[in-house]
Amino acid sequence: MPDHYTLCGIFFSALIALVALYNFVFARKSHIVSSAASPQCMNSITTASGECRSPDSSGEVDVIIVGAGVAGSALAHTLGKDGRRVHVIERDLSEPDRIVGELLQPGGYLKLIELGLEDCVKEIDAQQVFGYALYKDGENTRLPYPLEKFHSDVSGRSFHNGRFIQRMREKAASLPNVHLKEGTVTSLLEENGTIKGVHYKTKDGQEFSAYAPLTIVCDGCFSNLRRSLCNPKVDVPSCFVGLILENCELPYANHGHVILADPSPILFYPISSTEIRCLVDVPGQKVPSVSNGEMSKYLKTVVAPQVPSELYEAFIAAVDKGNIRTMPNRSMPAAPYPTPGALLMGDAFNMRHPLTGGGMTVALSDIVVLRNLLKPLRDLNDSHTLCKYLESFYTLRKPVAATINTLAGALYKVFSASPDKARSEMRQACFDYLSLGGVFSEGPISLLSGLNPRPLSLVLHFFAVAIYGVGRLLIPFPSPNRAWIGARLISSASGIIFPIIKAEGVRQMFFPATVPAYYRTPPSKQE
Ligand SMILES: Cc1cc2nc3c(=O)[nH]c(=O)nc-3n(C[C@H](O)[C@H](O)[C@H](O)COP(=O)(O)OP(=O)(O)OC[C@H]3O[C@@H](n4cnc5c(N)ncnc54)[C@H](O)[C@@H]3O)c2cc1C
Repeated sequence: MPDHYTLCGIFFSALIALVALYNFVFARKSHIVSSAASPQCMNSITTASGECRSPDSSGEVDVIIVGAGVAGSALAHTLGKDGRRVHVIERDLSEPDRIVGELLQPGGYLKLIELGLEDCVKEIDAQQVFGYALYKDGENTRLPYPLEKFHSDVSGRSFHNGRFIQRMREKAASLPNVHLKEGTVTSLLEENGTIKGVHYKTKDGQEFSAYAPLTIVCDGCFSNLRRSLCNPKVDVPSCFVGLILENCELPYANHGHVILADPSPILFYPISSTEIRCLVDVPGQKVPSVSNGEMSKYLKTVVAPQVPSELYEAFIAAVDKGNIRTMPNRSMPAAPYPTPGALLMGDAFNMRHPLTGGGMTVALSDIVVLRNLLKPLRDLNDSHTLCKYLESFYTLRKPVAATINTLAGALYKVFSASPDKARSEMRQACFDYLSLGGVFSEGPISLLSGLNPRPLSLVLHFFAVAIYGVGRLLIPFPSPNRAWIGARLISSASGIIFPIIKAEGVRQMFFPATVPAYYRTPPSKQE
C-alpha cells in the first residue's frame, strides 16, 4: 500500500509535463521583471535612509542585537541606517577564523546591494563566482548562474568569512547611532512574558543589563538564547571537514566544484586569489579523530582518490599540513514562539544543510523583509502590538527561505551515495538532468543561487528529475524489475522532499497569501 508521500509523488509526476511547460514560460517572464526592478531597490534604500528615527522615543536604545556575525552586523547597519539607536553585544569582536559562510550566492549578493552593504566584499580579496561544476564518476558538467540579465557586477562572491564580517562590523560601527560592545549575553530579561532586554558579561567579568523595546537575537547556530523564543528541532545529518588548498588552480576558474563522491559530496571553491576551500562531507555526527591521525588517513585513503586529478597534489599537501577543521552541519526549520519584545534572526532562527551555501542568502533576505516591515514604524515601544504585526515576517520570508532550505535538504540526500538502487538511479538522473543544459540546468541553478527561489519551480524540477530517472529506466527496454525500481524511485523522491516541505509549512510556502498575517498593516497606519 503506497504511503501518502508516494501518492503525492505520483500526483505531481502525472501533472508535471503539463505544468512544467507553463512554469518555464512563466518563470522566464517573472525573471525579467525581477531583474529589471533591482536597480530601483538600490535607489530607494539611499533616499529612505534615516527616515524612521522616533524623535520622542523614551528609551536610550531602540534595538539590542545579540551577536555581530553575518546576520547581526548586517542588521545593525541596516537598522542604524534607518535611524534606530542600536546596541550590539558581540562575544568576540576580533576577526573570526571559521570554515562557515564563505560563499555568498548571487541572490545573497543582490540582497547585500539592497542593504547598501556591497562594499563589504571589496578589499578582502573576495573572488567572483559564476556558477558550479558538478563531477560524477570521472564526468563533469558546468552549471553557470543565469546572470545575463543582471548588472555585470552581480555574481556569487567567496571570501574569508572573518574578513567579510569585520567589514560589516566596521561599517555598522561607523554609524553614530550604532554602538558595538564586546560581551557575552547570558540571558534575556523577561517581565510578564515580554522581553525587556538582556543580561551580559564583559571579558573582565563585569555584569551588565541593557534594555530596549526590541531585542533581536542573532547568536548563530549554537544559540543558547533561542530556547525560550522557538521550538528548536535541530538535526545534524553530517559534518564538514575543512581544508585550505594552496598553489593550485580549480579546473573551472571562479566556480564552485561539487564532487558527487562516496559516501557524500566534496566541495571546492576559491576563498581568496591564492586559496581554495575544500569541504568534505562526512555523514553522521562523529568524524574520524584529527588528533590520533584517523582523519588524515580517512582523507588520504577514502577522499583523495575521488578528488579531481588537478587538485590531488594540493589536497594531499593540505592534509599533510594538518590545518584540518570540522563543523557540524545543522538544519532546523523556523518554529518561532512570537514573543513581545524579541525576535530571532540568522542561524539562531533557521538553519539548512550548507551544501548549497544558502545560509547567508536566507539571513540577508530575512533582513530585507524585516527592514521593510519596521521602516514605517516610528515607535517600537508597544511590544504586544509590534509582536502581532511582526507575525507577518514569518509568512513573508517563507517562499524564499523555504525554497532555499528545502533545496539544500533534498539535494544533500540526492547527492549522497546509497546502496539502494532507486536512490542511486535518482542520483545519476539528477546529474544527467543538470547536464542537459538549457532550462534543465538553468531552473535548478536559479533556485540554488537565490536568483529565482520559487517553491513551485523547486517541486516541479525535483519531480522532473524523478520522471527523467524513470524514463531512463524504462526506455527503450522496460522490464518488470526496471518498472519496480522506477516506482521506488518516485516513492523515494517523495519521501525526500515532502517531509522537508511539511516541516517548512505547506501553506506558508505555497499559499502565503492565504495566511491572515500576510496582510498585517503597520500599527501606526492603523491608528
Ligand atoms: C560548515 C558550514 C559551511 C557553511 N558555508 C556557507 C556558505 O558557503 N554560504 C552560506 O551562505 N552559508 C554557509 N553556511 C551557513 C552560514 O555560515 C550561516 O547561515 C551564517 O553564518 C549565519 O549567520 P549568523 O549571524 O546567524 O551566525 P554567525 O555568523 O555564526 O554569528 C553569530 C555571532 O553571535 C556571536 N554570539 C554567539 N553567542 C553569543 C552570546 N551569547 N552573546 C554575544 N554574542 C554571541 C558569535 O560570536 C558570532 O559572532 C555554512 C554553515 C556551515 C556549518
